Amino acid sequence: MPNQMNELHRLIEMVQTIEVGLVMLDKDYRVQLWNGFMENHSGISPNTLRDRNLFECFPELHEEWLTKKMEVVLTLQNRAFISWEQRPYIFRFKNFRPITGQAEFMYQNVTLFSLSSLTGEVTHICMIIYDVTDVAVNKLQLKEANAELAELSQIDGLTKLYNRRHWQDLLNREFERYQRYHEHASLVMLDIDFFKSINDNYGHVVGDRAIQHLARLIQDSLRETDVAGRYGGEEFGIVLPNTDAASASQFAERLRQKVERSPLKAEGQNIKFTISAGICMLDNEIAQNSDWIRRADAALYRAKETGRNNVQVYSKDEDS
Ligand SMILES: Nc1nc2c(ncn2[C@@H]2O[C@H](COP(=O)(O)OP(=O)(O)OP(=O)(O)O)[C@@H](O)[C@H]2O)c(=O)[nH]1
Repeated sequence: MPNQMNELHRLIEMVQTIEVGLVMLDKDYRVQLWNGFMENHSGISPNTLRDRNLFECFPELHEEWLTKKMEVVLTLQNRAFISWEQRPYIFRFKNFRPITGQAEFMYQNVTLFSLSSLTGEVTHICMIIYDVTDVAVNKLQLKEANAELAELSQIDGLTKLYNRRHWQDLLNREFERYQRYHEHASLVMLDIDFFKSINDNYGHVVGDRAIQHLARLIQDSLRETDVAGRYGGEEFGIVLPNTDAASASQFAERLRQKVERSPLKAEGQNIKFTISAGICMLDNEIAQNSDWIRRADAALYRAKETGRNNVQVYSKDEDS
């Protein structure tokens, strides 16, 4: 008998000191066991909770959701697992870990299982609460870093517009959408006039700033669905979904005027520059997405040829 008492004593001590939360409830969800982990993190002693309904003591618990899970476990006598990814925590415990200190609350995985009496009757439900804050924070940080990397790989560093590769992917998507739904879509290709002379007169740093300045003016002109990217050095492409050639022309003309009126302030001077733009609206004759760009580029070439600082819409003559 003393041996059995000793064994029981040691078992209770283990339950009290183990670094996971152990909670036992009867079938009416009254607390029967609340170990040291739970006491330390909640600040509430087992004596205070004993025989009291868990949901009355912790109103922040999602009673309806949790009892539904517990009822299944009690009925089927199986186990249920609640992951932090499904619900960050069951018990709202503050996080005190030094390394993962940025997490406000302890992330938890929770296992539920039923306990039976010696006669085999299900009498209690047990919860094991694991502190998985370290794992969760690491995973969330990794996810955030990956999202940032994914974004960085799509963005042009100088202008913060889409880079050529990603922009072209989005252009392809619009092209495919047209083939399916035949909704209007137009492409504007534009380029700074005599950009070489900005570089030559003011240096490449100012040249870069002129590119950034134009990118900002473009960005400020876009609707939510428009897609602008840096196609090359000082050449930009803008895909305008649901836009016919006349509307695209108005858009590009407004942008052209805006650029003309908005000199770059650099080196204590107002450096004026202008842009030329070429437009091509999708139609059934355009069999490949590269033809779409080629036609808008041909219109841009004509804008350059006809004096620059103007907007041209692609016409079939361009190909002759
Ligand atoms: N500062 C800077 N210059 C660039 C960049 N990319 C390309 N360039 C320069 O841009 C100039 C483009 O010159 P061109 O293609 O001759 O055209 P342009 O002088 O703008 O003349 P038009 O387009 O015919 O009006 C070249 O001198 C390139 O070196 C860049 O990222 N930064």
